[in-house]
Amino acid sequence: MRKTLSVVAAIIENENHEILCALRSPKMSIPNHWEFPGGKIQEGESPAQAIEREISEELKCTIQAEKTFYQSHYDYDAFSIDLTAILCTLTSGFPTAHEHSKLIWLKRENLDSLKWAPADVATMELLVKAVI
Ligand SMILES: Nc1nc2c([nH]c(=O)n2[C@H]2C[C@H](O)[C@@H](COP(=O)(O)OP(=O)(O)OP(=O)(O)O)O2)c(=O)[nH]1
Repeated sequence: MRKTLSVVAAIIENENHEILCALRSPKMSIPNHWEFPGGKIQEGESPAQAIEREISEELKCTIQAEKTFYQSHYDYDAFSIDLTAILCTLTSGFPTAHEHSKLIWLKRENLDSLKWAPADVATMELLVKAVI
């Protein structure tokens, strides 16, 4: 049976109402696709704890998880993911790419101009339409 990963992703908006988008590097799985930064929930962690840890590790800044925006499931060929997208506030520092190829801030209406990881498309489309 296909393995299911529980993954959290951060939706971080700046003061210009732009959303942080991260490009997965050629070395990562699902390479060269855009995602909302985050990662796998570890055993014993809540989704909020997991996203705060992942962002601190990957982007070297501090966020606070505010509330769940959307939960979705996607079946890739080799594995499945349960993706929890969480609205987060930047509390200190500034996100910088260490594992990703690039980070950009995009207006919500322009999010669909990127090539997203397939599992993120539903969340991204909702974000384009949503009032948050
Ligand atoms: N972080 C993240 N991963 C996503 C998203 N959409 C999506 O399909 N994925 C996939 C890519 C990966 O196969 C998996 C998450 O793995 P990851 O490599 O980001 O997580 P991690 O930091 O815990 O990984 P690792 O260092 O333990 O390998 O979920 C997304 O929006 N954010």
